[in-house]
Amino acid sequence: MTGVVGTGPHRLRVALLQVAYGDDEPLADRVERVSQWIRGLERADLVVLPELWAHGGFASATWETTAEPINGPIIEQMTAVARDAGVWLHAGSIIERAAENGDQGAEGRGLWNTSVLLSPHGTVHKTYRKIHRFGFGDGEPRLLEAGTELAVAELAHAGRADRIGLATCYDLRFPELFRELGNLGVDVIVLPAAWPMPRVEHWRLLGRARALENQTWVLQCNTAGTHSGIEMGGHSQVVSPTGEVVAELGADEGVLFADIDLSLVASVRANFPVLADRRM
Ligand SMILES: NC(=O)CCC(=O)C(=O)O
Repeated sequence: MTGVVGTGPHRLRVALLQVAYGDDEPLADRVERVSQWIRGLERADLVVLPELWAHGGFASATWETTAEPINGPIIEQMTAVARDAGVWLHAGSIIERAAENGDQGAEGRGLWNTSVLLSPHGTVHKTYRKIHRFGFGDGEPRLLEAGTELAVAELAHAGRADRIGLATCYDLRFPELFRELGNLGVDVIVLPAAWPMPRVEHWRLLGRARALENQTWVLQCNTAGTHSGIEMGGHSQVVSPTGEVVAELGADEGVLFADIDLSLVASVRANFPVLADRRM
């Protein structure tokens, strides 16, 4: 499905890859499959992948063994893909392993759920370590460190530098993080996820709420398929600064293209200046 919004002069063509996977596909095969998929895509300025699409969003039993540093094989391969395709590539997230003599984090685990934005020049442009860990005492909070820093990237495109805020999956439930990103002047928030089917209506609703209340574009890229016994929800969506879903997918694997008009952010804020009325 494709959504085209606005006639303003500053369009960004985005492609969200809703990757489906099960338990049988080896990590390296999936990385290769997704690489070929991106290489074969029609033109896009920004390609987005889901959370932990290579490691498995709920495959926590293997995270410790499959974790890689940012300069490990997955991001190395994705960097080459971004460069060859000449696109900005939000490579979703990986289980990041700390460098051997590097900071191991406050709890000493040395593992994070880290999103990585790659430039068309084949460089790591920005990383974001997921702040809110999902699992209620198990999974992420048991195994991973919590990120501590917000991440805003400048994405140079068509003579402009757009401000992109990064957030990951469960972060969507914490509006204060999105408000902080809004305060930092972001035009677009990119959110990769591994969000299960039973709560997919939360996913759709919260994405619209975060876009509407902060008057930003929100790009939500979810996972499909069933892995580790959990059915993923799909329904990746592109939401406008007025909270409208301009493009969405169903439950299956697919690619979602949208031409988003970034000049809409300023015009929506000027025409309905609700953010100027904040009291706290
Ligand atoms: N991977 C996640 O962060 C899952 C979040 C989730 O399932 C929820 O918030 O519900």
